[in-house]
Amino acid sequence: MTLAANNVSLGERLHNITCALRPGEITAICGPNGAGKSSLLQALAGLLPIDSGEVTLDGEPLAGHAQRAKRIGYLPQAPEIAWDVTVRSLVELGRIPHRDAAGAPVEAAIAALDLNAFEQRRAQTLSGGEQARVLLARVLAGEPEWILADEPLAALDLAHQYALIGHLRVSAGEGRGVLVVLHDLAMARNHADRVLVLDQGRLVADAAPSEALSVERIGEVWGVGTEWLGEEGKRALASA
Ligand SMILES: Nc1ncnc2c1ncn2[C@@H]1O[C@H](COP(=O)(O)OP(=O)(O)OP(=O)(O)O)[C@@H](O)[C@H]1O
Repeated sequence: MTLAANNVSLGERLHNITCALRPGEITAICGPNGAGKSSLLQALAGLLPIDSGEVTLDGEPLAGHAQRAKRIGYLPQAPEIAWDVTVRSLVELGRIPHRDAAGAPVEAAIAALDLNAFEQRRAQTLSGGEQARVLLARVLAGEPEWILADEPLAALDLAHQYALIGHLRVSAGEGRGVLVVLHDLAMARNHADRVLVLDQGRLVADAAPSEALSVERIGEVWGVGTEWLGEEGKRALASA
């Protein structure tokens, strides 16, 4: 089971990106604003036409792949809820690719995102962070093999950030491949198995977090002097 980009290029946004995601791992995409993180995520989700190269799912072209929606769950950046439906109905929409409204995956997703108390609320009446959790629950309810999430932590308070990372870890432990865009480099260093660093549309690192996010690379790519504090797994990033 692989999801891979082979020499993917798109205008000035992506330049010859080659990478292969692995199931069972959390991979983080990091990089400055405008580096191409969302573009790469969308291309890997099969949602963004590319100029050249190819995205493949198990070696087959993803474009036009019949199982794309079932196998790849995509959570856009700062999504908005456009439908006036209950939280539960919205999470059930995650089952559309399966053409059922299977109860167990919906229940599990609602519980995982701590949404039981909101189930019957109109989704549009929730706060931004609560809505973000509902939309992620919709993705999880679809039980995709691949979870591609663009800044899923951005709107969440600390407790829900840790809960979400914990849930993504469980998903990876079940054999799913998880790819998340993260601006928080300490979150990426402490919780990802692997980090892709993008800079001006180019992949400049694809390595273990400690190597991909070395202070040297952070200096080169983000242009800031930093130092890592604390012990491995509980690192904090401070300005140097
Ligand atoms: N539809 C579009 N057409 C043309 N250029 C675009 C389009 N969408 C984004 N871009 C440009 O492509 C580049 C990469 O954008 P992208 O959203 O992938 O970056 P990002 O790394 O996710 O940024 P951020 O951290 O700010 O969310 C940016 O320069 C952006 O202005």
